[in-house]
Amino acid sequence: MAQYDLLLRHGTLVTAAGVSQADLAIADERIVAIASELAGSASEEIDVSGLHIFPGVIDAHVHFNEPGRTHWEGFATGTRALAAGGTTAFFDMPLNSTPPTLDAASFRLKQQAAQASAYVDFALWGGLVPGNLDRLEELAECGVIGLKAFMSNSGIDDFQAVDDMTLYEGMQRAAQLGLIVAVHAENNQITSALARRAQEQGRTGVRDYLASRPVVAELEAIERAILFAQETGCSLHIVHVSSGRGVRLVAAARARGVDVSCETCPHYLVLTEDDVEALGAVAKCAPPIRSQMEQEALWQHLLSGNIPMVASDHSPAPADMKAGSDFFQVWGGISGCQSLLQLLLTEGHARHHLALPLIASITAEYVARRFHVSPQKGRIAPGCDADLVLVNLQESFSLQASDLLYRHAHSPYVGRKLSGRVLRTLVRGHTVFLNGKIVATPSGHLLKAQGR
Ligand SMILES: NC(=O)NC(NC(N)=O)C(=O)[O-]
Ligand SMILES: [Zn+2]
Ligand SMILES: [Zn+2]
Repeated sequence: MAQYDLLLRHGTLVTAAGVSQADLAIADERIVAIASELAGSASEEIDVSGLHIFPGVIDAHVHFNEPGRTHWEGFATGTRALAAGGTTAFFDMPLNSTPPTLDAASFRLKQQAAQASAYVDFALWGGLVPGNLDRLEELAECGVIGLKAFMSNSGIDDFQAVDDMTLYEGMQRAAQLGLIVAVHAENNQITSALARRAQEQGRTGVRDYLASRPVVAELEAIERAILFAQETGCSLHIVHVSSGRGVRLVAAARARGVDVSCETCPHYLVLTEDDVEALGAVAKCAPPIRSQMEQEALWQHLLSGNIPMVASDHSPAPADMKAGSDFFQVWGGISGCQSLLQLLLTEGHARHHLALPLIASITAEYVARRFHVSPQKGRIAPGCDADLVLVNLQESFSLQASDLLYRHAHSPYVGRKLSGRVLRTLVRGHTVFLNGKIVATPSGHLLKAQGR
């Protein structure tokens, strides 16, 4: 008779294909069997009737800032928060760590740091900046998930924005290397000039900051990146799209055959400009949070499949960097990776009728496929890694700062009512988070992009 490590009985499995009732068996870190009544026994067998089992979330966009700025977050605290929120893998951005990930040596440093302290699996983005074109090949050999470029000022001196020539040539090389390029798409001249003008005139409040990064800056940069991708044959991903029209540009390009995708983030889906005014710097980011109308457009695109994935863009900082009366000066970046799935369940499923299978797709299945991580990731099927999250959709609670496992327990979602409690998170079959506590030691594996 079959002997498993863990048997989950009578769970409600959520996959991109649908929702079904079944038993699920895990052995040697993998899902080995799924059926309505599995025979056999296991070291641990639990009845999960009434609970939903989602594929572990894959968060394609976080800044954990290690090495070099571990006091802002770090892999240990960042991944504890991820596990608590049902995330089983993440892709770390190349900036805000020191050194930034711009060559093989810096990749190795970050890989070692993550292997020492990450509780969940990870991949690393490499950077594309002026001056590192001759390092892209070694980054590809290291197994970067892709190359990230900023089309506007990154806020970090050692990670310069790309000029057009660097982006164009970088995409040519990336295409040859089979790497996807991800861009922070905002027009640097527009955003910098408007910011400078506002600051010179002493207009440094929340609304002044929001007005300094208008939607047109995002649209122009997306258009330019798409044009370069089309010309070079490079795969392109637009990170954190904040506007409905931005999504439309991506969808239209994809429809005419350009290999381009995009993500949005929970904060664009659940916060508006008015919230930024009320909440202050915890809700500052770039591109900025927009109007209610823009938010509704994003929901429509998410529901229709035009936005194929959601990532957190968790970009934390100590509270003192979020203080000060000049809104242009305070750190831009939102702490939110722990709440990604719960915000989609609350504002998406409960409020906008976002179907559960679509949530499985936009948080896991599509992400693994788009970035060519192992076919064993992001799916609930026999043979796949047992990266799973058990959720009680009936439970709701109000998020407290004390629930947050970040190094700095602030977030714009504190005080918000969330539905869907994460009870247990498994990474390759190992329970990392259980009933409110981290119960494992760090054992995250490096994931690499596997040939396009
Ligand atoms: N240096 C950052 O962490 N930047 C991030 N900050 C945001 N989004 O406000 C980003 O992804 O652009
Ligand atoms: Zn960005
Ligand atoms: Zn970011």
